[in-house]
Amino acid sequence: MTVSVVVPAAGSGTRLGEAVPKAFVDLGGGTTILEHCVDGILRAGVADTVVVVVPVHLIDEAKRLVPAATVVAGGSHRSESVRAGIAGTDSDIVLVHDAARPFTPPDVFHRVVDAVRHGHLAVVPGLPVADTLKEVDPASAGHDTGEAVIRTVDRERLRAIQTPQGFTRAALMQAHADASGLATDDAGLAERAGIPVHVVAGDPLAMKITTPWDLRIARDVVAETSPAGRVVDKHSTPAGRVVDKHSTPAGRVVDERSEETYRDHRTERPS
Ligand SMILES: Nc1ccn([C@@H]2O[C@H](COP(=O)(O)OP(=O)(O)OP(=O)(O)O)[C@@H](O)[C@H]2O)c(=O)n1
Ligand SMILES: C[C@](O)(CO)[C@H](O)COP(=O)(O)O
Repeated sequence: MTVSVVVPAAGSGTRLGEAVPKAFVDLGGGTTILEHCVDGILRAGVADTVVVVVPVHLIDEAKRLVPAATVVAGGSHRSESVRAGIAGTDSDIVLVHDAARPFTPPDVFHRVVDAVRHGHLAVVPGLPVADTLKEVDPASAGHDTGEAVIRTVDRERLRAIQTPQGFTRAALMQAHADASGLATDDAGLAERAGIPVHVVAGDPLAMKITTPWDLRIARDVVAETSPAGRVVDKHSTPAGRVVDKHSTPAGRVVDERSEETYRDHRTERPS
């Protein structure tokens, strides 16, 4: 059974608030979120094809950044972008993986694909929830008075859902059959269509970059897991001795003179 991965990367990143759409934000050394994400997919070794969905004005840029992928234009909602990506696939199994989760480890991809191969129609990775969760009444909110708690939710039965989300092609097509269907994830559409959804173990590294705080953490992840544990860029050495012209979190001296590129050392990167 062949596997395609659709990568929705056409969002604007409003909550992130950067000058460029989120997938095109630099995580350090000139490597974008999109590149980290596609590297991670390729490194997982599960994909026969990768279809990246980007804002229409960034199609050429995406082709340059991720030449191994097919690039198509997205829509104004995530679900529309996913549908545009699905149209570019013909595999038996389709994974949908947010560009915004660039560090998802290979194990997560394997768990999802294995579960679909074993007969589950729709599979999502998820993590137990660590916080105490309370349902509130938003209507009770005054201008500065907070909200009334309705109840405390039983977190033992809750999972925080990540991507990649895996489907048989037929199940994903059925989930998206209603072209007006909008949901925060594809499994939500599957549930609505009556398709059973199965959860496998996710991973904290599959975190989603949504806010400036997430971006800060993501850049730290890249900095700490690049060769020799240092911030590197396209001009770095194997030992990670030379880093880019911007200073590192530790304030190390940097320059641009070495010959080997960061891209040559992708296997040591987190994604
Ligand atoms: N019209 C859209 C909206 C979102 N996405 C993608 O869906 C994933 C999850 O969306 P999210 O993290 O919410 O990204 P944005 O929509 O860009 O963020 P925001 O809501 O803050 O604008 C991201 O990889 C994003 O690029 C997409 O392909 N097309
Ligand atoms: C698809 C997703 O990443 C799964 O966790 C998430 O639902 C996207 O949600 P967002 O609120 O649209 O970012």
